[in-house]
Amino acid sequence: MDSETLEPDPAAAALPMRGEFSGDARVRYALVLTESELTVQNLGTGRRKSGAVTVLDLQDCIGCRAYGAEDGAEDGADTSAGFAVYFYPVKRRWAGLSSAPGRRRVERRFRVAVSPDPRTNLEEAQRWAGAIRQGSFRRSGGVCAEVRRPRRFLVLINPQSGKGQAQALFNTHVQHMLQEADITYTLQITERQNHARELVREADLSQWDAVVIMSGDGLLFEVVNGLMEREDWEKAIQMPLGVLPGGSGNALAASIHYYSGSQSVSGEELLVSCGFMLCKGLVSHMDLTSVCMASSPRLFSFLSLAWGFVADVDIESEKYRHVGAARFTMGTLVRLASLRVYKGKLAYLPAEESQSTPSQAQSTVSFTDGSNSSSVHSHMSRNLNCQNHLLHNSCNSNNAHKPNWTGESPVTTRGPTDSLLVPLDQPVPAHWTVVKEEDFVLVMAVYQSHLAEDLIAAPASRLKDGIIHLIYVKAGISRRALLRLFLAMEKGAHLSTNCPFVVYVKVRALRLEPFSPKGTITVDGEVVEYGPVQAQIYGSLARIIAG
Ligand SMILES: Nc1ncnc2c1ncn2[C@@H]1O[C@H](COP(=O)(O)OP(=O)(O)OP(=O)(O)O)[C@@H](O)[C@H]1O
Repeated sequence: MDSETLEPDPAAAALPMRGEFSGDARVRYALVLTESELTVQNLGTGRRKSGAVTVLDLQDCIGCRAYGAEDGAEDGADTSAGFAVYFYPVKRRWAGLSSAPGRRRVERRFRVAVSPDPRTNLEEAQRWAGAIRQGSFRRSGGVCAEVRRPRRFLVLINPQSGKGQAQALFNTHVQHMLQEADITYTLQITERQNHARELVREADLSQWDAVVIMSGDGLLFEVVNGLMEREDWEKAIQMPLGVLPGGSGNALAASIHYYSGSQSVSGEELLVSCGFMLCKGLVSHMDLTSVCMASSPRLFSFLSLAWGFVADVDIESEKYRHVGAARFTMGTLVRLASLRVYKGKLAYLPAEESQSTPSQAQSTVSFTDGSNSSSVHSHMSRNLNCQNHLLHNSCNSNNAHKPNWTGESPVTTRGPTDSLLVPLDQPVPAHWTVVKEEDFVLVMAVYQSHLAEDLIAAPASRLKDGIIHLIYVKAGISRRALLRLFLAMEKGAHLSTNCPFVVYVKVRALRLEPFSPKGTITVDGEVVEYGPVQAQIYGSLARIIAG
């Protein structure tokens, strides 16, 4: 991993730095660089005085580049050098009567002419550029566990995601940001489903510092599972991941933006925000959930497991993909008109319960194939990740939708042993809670805040809280109340509406057994095998670039 940028830069040691430079139209500027800010005082042009002071926060800076004499200058005519600084502060942009906050690009250029020698000028420009970069790397706090600045990215773009504009959006909004942040990248446009999954499963990952997806959540789901299918999964899943919203849901991108404490944005504003976080390169841990079905290989999920109303809307609204994020609103209205009840059995291990019975319930990582044999639990043979246990009463033969994620590819499922789960054909452990109702409108288990750009399903969720936020709605709720619930969810207020049909519990593991022979279950928005399913969360198993 590249840690070059963490080494102290000797040039940055002597802060504050002060200097006088010229800018555009011969305006002179006095600069003061401290650990946290670049203060720019406009000195005017000599004839016209000015005293205007601008303070630029280095937290908003993604890069600084030194350069020699301007292109096109005649040999020897211009001995000056310069440096360009790139900031993305949050500003409001007025559109009609409303204003939307978002990060806006601000580029400042300063010319250095301290000597007739071009080399001396360039060295001075480099000294300033190095010091500004160093300042911009410093930890900005928040959710981030550590400061790193990946330099070489693998960027995967799904050209089919969202409205089919992911590649164009990358070119117009992200490419220049990566250049400004001095990040190089290998671009791979995916050609088909599972392309990204196979690529990361086979690739030599040491050539990159991060794997970034420009797509919806589906492509990241491929990447996470591709990494977990590797023999070296334990190391591979430590690869920092990055998300750039290019799909229609973009739930993880919206969650990461939300955790940064910034005001809610969508569309291109969200893309610039995520691009900014990517350039800052702050890496945090992220929970993953292991999902076991009756006959498909185990999957790893970073976002959600859904059944009932939400899963149906997600899949049925695929046909409105051309309208982007509005597809979920359209899907919700259509499904409300034909609201139905989903019958099944739900059981879970409450989060507090799992803490009080550590011997059985710790979600620590133990290894099925690694050298850490001492941590392989004695009950591993009984568990064996549950994925190989076929159920006699499995109802997966009659799927309403063809699952995208079945056992088609002959890969070995790897990863930690699911120590909280027992095989699907055995009853759940006695200390689990079995929900007495068996008629539901929806069941969703979410481990990040957002289900889509404008749906805050679990406002209390955090990247690495180690918690599955289980929300279910019991049958009997009226259409109107359900609509109110979804409208409240846009602000994350649905859990405080005191609706008697809504239940919210924090859990570490769960099992769902639908009774009906047909239906849809989604994991991270992808259709998986329909039938009994169970899941357990692993705190901080993956890593993600967040802000
Ligand atoms: N080149 C491709 N052609 C067709 N499908 C692809 C391609 N690349 C990836 N896929 C698949 O497309 C599906 C949808 O992708 P993705 O989730 O990224 O976009 P989306 O559905 O628009 O966004 P969201 O999941 O946020 O709603 C995923 O199942 C992914 O595996």
